[in-house]
Amino acid sequence: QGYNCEMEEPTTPVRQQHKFNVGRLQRYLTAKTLLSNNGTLTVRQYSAGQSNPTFLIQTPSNSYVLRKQPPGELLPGAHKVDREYRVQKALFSVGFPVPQPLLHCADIKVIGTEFYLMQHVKGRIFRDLRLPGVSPAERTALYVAAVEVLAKLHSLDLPSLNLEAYGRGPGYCRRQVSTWTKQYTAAAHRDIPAMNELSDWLMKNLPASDNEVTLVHGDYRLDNLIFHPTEARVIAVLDWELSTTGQPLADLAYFLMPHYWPASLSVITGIPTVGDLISIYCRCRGIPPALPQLNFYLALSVFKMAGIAQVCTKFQQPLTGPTKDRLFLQTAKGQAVLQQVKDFMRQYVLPAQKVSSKSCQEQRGCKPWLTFSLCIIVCVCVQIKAREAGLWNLFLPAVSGLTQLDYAYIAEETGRCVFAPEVFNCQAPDTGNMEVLHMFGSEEQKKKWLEPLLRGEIRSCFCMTEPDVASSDATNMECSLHRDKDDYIINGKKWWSSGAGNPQCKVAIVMCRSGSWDVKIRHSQHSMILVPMDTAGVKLIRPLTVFGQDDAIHGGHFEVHFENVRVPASNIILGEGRGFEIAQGRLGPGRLHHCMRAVGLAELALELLCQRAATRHTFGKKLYQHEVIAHWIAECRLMIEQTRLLTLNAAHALDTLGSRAARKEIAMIKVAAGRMACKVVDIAIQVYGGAGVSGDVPLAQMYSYVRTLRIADGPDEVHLSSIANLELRDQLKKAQAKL
Ligand SMILES: Cc1cc2nc3c(=O)[nH]c(=O)nc-3n(C[C@H](O)[C@H](O)[C@H](O)COP(=O)(O)OP(=O)(O)OC[C@H]3O[C@@H](n4cnc5c(N)ncnc54)[C@H](O)[C@@H]3O)c2cc1C
Repeated sequence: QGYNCEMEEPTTPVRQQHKFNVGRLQRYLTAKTLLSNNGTLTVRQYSAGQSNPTFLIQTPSNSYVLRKQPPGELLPGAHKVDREYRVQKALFSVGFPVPQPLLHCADIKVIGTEFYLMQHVKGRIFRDLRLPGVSPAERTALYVAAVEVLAKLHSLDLPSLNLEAYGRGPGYCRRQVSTWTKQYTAAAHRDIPAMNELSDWLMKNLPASDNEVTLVHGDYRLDNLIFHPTEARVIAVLDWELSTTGQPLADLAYFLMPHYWPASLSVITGIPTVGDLISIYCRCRGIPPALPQLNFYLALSVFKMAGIAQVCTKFQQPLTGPTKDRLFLQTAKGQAVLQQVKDFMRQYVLPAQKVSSKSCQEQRGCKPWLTFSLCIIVCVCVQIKAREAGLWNLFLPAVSGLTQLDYAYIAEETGRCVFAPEVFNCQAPDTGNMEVLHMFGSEEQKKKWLEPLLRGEIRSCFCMTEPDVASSDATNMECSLHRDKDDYIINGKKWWSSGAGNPQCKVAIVMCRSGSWDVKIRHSQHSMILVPMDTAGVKLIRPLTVFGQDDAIHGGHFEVHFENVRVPASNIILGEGRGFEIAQGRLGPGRLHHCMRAVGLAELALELLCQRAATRHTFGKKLYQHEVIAHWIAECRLMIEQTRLLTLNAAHALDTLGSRAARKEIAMIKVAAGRMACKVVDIAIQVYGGAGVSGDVPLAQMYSYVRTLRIADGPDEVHLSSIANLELRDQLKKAQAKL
C-alpha cells in the first residue's frame, strides 16, 4: 500500500480555439529527430488555464510538454515563450529543478504561433494549497521544500547563468507597480478607486532595498511546483512566464500571500506559519531573519494578482491557482477514480445486483441461507475485479490519495447498490475500524489487524451499544475492563454489533468502562480494546432482525456477550481512558460516508419514482400529471440537492479543518441525510402503491436501511443537541469578538 498522495495534472482534448495542425508538428519533430519517421503523436491540452496554452504531447516512447503563445491579440511584452525557454535552459544547466527544455521554434508556420518543447515531468501537483489528503507532517515538509527551492533560486549567481541581461535588474518593485498599473488599466472594464489608491500607495512606499537583484520567478506558488511522487521534494518549477531579474522578496511575499486570505492556510494542521517560512528562507539564503517591509511586498502581490485577474477576464482566460474558488472541487485523481467507479458500477456491480436479487426472490421463503450465500458469492466475484482495477480502500485518504471530498462523490455512486461498499472494501464497520487503527493503532496492532483488513482478508466488528443501558449516551456503557498483570479481562453484553456474524469477522473493537463512575471525568473512563473473535468467552448470542428481516448481507447485527474474556494488555488502543478521543476520530468520516451513500440511494429512489409516475395511469391521467405527485417529485429533487451540498460542505470541512473542527457540519448531515432519504423513499413507496412495500421492487429494503440511519451512530435527537451547543458556542464567540 502506498501511503502517499499522487496527483496528475488533468488534460482534456484540445480546445477548439487552441487547435493546431498536428501533422505539421509531427513533421517538424521528425526533422528535429525527436520523433521517428513513422512515429505517431497524440496531443492533449492541460485543463488548468495558463496564459500560454500548454499541451501534453505523447509519442510511442516519450512524453513532452509544449507551450505556445495564445492565438489572437496579445498584450505587449506578454507571452514571451522564448524567454521561458531561455531561463529554463540556463537553470537546467546548473541542476536547478526545471523540466529539461528541448527546443524552441520561432517559425509560426509550424503550429500558428511561437512555441517551445520540454520534457514531461511526472509527479505531484497540488492544486489545493491546503494539501488535503496529506498527513500534517508531509504538509510541513512540502511547504518547507517549496520555500527552500525559492531560496535556492534567489541564491543563484546571475553572471554564471549568463542571465545578467535577462531582465532590467534594479528598480524591480517600481517597475512592477508601473507595469501592473498599465496592464490593469488597459484591461479594466471600469475604474476601481481602490486599485488606483493602492497603485499610488505602492509607488509612494517603495522599499529602500529595491536595488537588490537576483533571478525572480514572478509567479512562485505551490501549484506551479511538481513534487516527487512519494518524497517531499520539488522536482520541477513551472511557468516561467513572469520571470525576470529583480527584488527576490517580492517572490517570497507572493508565495506567502495565501496565508493572509480570509480562509487562512495557517489554521490547517501542518502548514508552517508565515514566521516559520520566513525564517527557513532567510536561513537558506544566509540573510538576517527579518523582513521589515513585508507589508509592502504583500500589498504588491495582491495588486499584481488583481491585475492578472483583470487581464485574464478581458482575454477570457480561465483563472488558475489561488484566485479560483475551489470549494467542492475534486482533485484530478478524484475525478479519474470517480469515473472509473461509475464505469465499474455500470459494467459489473449493477448487473450483479440484478442477478443476485432475482435469485434471492426465486429462493425466498424456502432457503434464506442460500439467498445470503448467493449475494456473498456474487459480491466476492465482483470484489476480485474491483481489486484488480485498483478500486480498493478508496475511503482512506492516506492509502488512496483521495480527499474526503473525492470520496464523498464516490460514496454517492456506491449508495445505489446495497453491496457496492463491500465490492470496494469500503464497508462499515470495517472502514471505521480501519480508520481507528490507522490513526491510533500501535505498529503491532497495525501489522496484525490493519494490514489484513486493508487487504480484505478479514472483517471486523465494532461493539459499543449495550442492551441494558441507553447507548445514545456512550458514557453509560457498562461492559467492564480490568487489568490483570499483562492482560485485560472483559465482562459485559453488547448488541447491534454489525458484521459480527460474518465468518470472516476475526476481530472486534470493544468499548469498555475502565474507570470507576465519576461524573467529573465522564469522558475519560472508557477505553477501546481489540478482541480476537476466537478468544475464549466471546459468545455470539443471536442475530437481531431489522424490521423483522435478516440483514444478512452485512453479516448480521449480533448480540455478543463477553464472559471473562482475557486479552493481552497490548491490545488496548491508544491507552486506558482514551475511548472517547478515539470515537471522535472514528465517527466523523464514517458518518460522512453513510450520508453520501444515502444521497445516492435517494437518487435511485427518485429515479424509480419518476419511472412509475410516468408509466402508470389513474383516473384518466398518468400519475405525474396529478399535481400532488409532480410536487412530490420536485420536493424530492430539492431535498436531495440540499443534502448533497450540505454533505460536500462537511467533506470539505473534514479535509481542511479535521474531524474535531468539523463536528457541527458532520452532525448536521447526519440528521439531514437520514431524514431526507427516509422521506424520498417513503414518497417513492407511496407512488408505487402496494408494489412499494412488496419485495418486487427494492424500495422496502431501501426504506428499512435508511430508517436505521436515524438511529445508528447516534439518534437524530443527540445530534440536534450537539448542533445547538456548537451553534451557541459559535454565536457567543462572535458576540465576544464584537466587544
Ligand atoms: C442497523 C443498525 C446497526 C448498528 N450497528 C452498530 C454497530 O455496529 N456497533 C454498535 O456499537 N452499535 C450499532 N448500532 C447501535 C446504535 O448505534 C444505537 O442503537 C444508537 O446509538 C442508539 O442507542 P440505543 O439503541 O441504546 O437507544 P437509546 O439510547 O435507548 O435511545 C432511544 C431514543 O431516546 C431518544 N433520545 C436519546 N437521547 C436523547 C436526547 N439527548 N434528547 C432527546 N431524545 C433522546 C432518541 O429518540 C433515541 O432514539 C446499530 C444500530 C442499528 C439500528
